[in-house]
Amino acid sequence: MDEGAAPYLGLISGTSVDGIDAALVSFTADGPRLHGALTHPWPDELRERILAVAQGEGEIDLDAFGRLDVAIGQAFAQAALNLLAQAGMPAAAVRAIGSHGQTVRHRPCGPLPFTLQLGDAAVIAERTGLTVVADFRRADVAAGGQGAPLLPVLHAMLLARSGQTRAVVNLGGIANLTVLGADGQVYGFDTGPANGLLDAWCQRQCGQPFDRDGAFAAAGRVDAALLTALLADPYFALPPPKSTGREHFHLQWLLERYPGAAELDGADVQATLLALSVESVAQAIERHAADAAEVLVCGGGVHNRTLFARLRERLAPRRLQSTAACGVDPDYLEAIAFAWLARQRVLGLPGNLPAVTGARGPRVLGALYAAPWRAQS
Ligand SMILES: Nc1ncnc2c1ncn2[C@@H]1O[C@H](COP(=O)(O)OP(=O)(O)OP(=O)(O)O)[C@@H](O)[C@H]1O
Ligand SMILES: CC(=O)N[C@H]1[C@@H]2OC[C@@H](O2)[C@@H](O)[C@@H]1O[C@H](C)C(=O)O
Repeated sequence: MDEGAAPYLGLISGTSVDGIDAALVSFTADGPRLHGALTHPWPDELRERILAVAQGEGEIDLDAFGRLDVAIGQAFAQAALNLLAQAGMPAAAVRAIGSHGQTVRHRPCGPLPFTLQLGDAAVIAERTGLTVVADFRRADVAAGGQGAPLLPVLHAMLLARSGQTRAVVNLGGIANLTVLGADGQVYGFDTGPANGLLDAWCQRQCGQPFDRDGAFAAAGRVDAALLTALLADPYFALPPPKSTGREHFHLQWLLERYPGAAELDGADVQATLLALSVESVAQAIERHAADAAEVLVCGGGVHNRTLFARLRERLAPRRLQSTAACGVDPDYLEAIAFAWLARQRVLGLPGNLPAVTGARGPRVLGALYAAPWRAQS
């Protein structure tokens, strides 16, 4: 197989747990070529189990943990098979799958740091017949890094412009910032919550999994005392490298930091959570990308009109636009990245940026699960 052009299939479910993103990509001299992409929805019951585990609600026993790993692996395999069918591409044409899996715990600091992504890669290999690369974050954590964010290297490949500092913001469940320096330097970190808390509050108040177009937030007013209390969380002032997740920013966090939140008007809380996302991202840009005239946004938050408009207003006169304006689909950047990271692993090349994650050095990321019956090329 021609390594240069062979397609890779990237899979990820992010911290929003809104679905499994899948992208089929080949990496040519002219950049990535997307052959197809889709989002495979989670069955409701499985999504609820993932959210409960990821937010640290109660204990999970080893049997339930093992079953969850396999159930997530099966759903990931189905996402890959659906994409191959949609793209009309035989599995044999694909060099490997890069499966991020589902993060259920991320504790990269402390004496025994770890990060945990579920989705049994052996199940994905067995069901697709393909080589699978998985477990992309642990080598970086073992090397003293955060294991996240891993996307900045791809942002640099796709969105850097020489002589110009650009900021790239992923508005996922968690938001992360990448700074593409005018001098070619790349760094980045997680700024804090983006959609995760918005989704959770909307689910609690309206029974809807997300605030479509940000309409609920737009109906409320920002509560200044609540916003101040939330922004006082020490995470926001920590210097990079840093990364976070649902185990930190969840509904209980909101109610613990400001017990009175439960008595406020529901739409006002939603407006304040949206302002928290805007403010934490904007302050991160002001501190770490002060000379960026352009901010490119990707992730599902691009579709939240209120969030996008408020961020644009807050960051003016900087130009804020979706990565779509640069020809990069904001919904599939992460899946494309894990296809690229799988390729790095297959070629034996490093995938992390130590300047971002804080690892001791470049590391080859991911573990290889060989294709069950196809001879390896
Ligand atoms: N039309 C819309 N209106 C409002 N919000 C939307 C809309 N479409 C998507 N979103 C938001 O985007 C979220 C999904 O974003 P995305 O897929 O980028 O997150 P993720 O990849 O799971 O997170 P992360 O990048 O932190 O891992 C949804 O949970 C929802 O909050
Ligand atoms: C541990 C983990 O899953 N982190 C995610 C999460 O979602 C956004 C942000 O926090 C980022 O650090 C990361 O995802 C992307 C894919 C990354 O590694 O760049």
